[in-house]
Amino acid sequence: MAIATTISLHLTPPYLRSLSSVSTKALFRSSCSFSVQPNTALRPAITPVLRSPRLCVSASSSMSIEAPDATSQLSFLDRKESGFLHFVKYHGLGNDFILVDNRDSVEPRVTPEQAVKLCDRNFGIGADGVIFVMPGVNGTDYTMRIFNSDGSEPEMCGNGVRCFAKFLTELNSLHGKQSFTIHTGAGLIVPEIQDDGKVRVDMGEPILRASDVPTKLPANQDQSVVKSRLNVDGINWNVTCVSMGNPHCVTFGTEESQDLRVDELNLADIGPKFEHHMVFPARINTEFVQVYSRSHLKMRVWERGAGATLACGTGACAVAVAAVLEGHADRTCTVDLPGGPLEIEWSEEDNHVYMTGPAEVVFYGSVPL
Ligand SMILES: N[C@@H](CCC[C@H](N)C(=O)O)C(=O)O
Repeated sequence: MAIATTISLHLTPPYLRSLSSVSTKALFRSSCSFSVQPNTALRPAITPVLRSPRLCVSASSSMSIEAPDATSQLSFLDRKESGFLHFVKYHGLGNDFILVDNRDSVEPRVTPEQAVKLCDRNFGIGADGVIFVMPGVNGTDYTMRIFNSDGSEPEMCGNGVRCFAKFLTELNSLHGKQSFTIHTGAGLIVPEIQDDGKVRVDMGEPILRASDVPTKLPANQDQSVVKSRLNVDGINWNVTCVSMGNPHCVTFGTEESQDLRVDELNLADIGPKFEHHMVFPARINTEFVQVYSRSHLKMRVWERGAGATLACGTGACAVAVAAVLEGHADRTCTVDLPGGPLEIEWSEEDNHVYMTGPAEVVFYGSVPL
């Protein structure tokens, strides 16, 4: 019996219900010891932690209640012990991320190889990616970098940037309406936290030029790839390619059937065939879309570097743009994803895409690195 790892989870109330399953899974799968701290406040603060009993689950799977130790008195987000990674896990409609305060360095505190381990849902924390809050460049407030769960580094992440904005309010103890300028691999992104807690993000302009997406699919006269034929495993799909800084291939159906039933798709089979198709030199995120009406779409996604996820913000933006270009939808629509809806607007005024949706804390934790 090896006790190789200690992970502290600071759980908000809804997640306490899954305490026993979290502990049991971890104990049996990785021989770790877990200490779990019920916390009544969104941001861990001294008072609730001190008042809360501490549940300890040891490697022998016995449970005991302990008095909190001295470290509980520290504000969680101020912790800086070397050898440990302190993180906050967030999700945007079930697209989940490990958020790391990296404001003191331009080098990510986690390597791509470590990110793969941290994202593992059985042997790690479990997430679709690791996101770093870094110093801003060129006059921006902050820089966002992200590793996918396979360790690759995408240019942008829509759900991630909403989580990033919420994390910034935690780090800076801000409340109410806030807006930040964020430098990303896709250029300047501006999230704004609204009064209702949702985050509206100016995602910038979509990129349609085939060589910039990038795709080797033959382009139309205006250099875009709209409703073009893509053969995947003997089936001809109609696809529109859009970059939101990162590359997306959007399909509303095949040549035989324009009426896609997205719930019937075997994503694990078809997704990787799009992702690694030779016409996409940088690989691709693929969105499969069902049209309910001109203002209501439903999509499932296979993400580059992360597989089937519950939501993809850049994907939903690409879907809205593709839907307008193919004539399926108006410029403002609701996109239903497995994890919930996003509101998307492709503005005629400035050609920018605006995405609005939630971002929530899941738990606070520490892992040895
Ligand atoms: N889920 C994200 C997109 C994350 C990056 C993507 N996997 C890629 O490699 O481009 C989103 O919400 O946009």
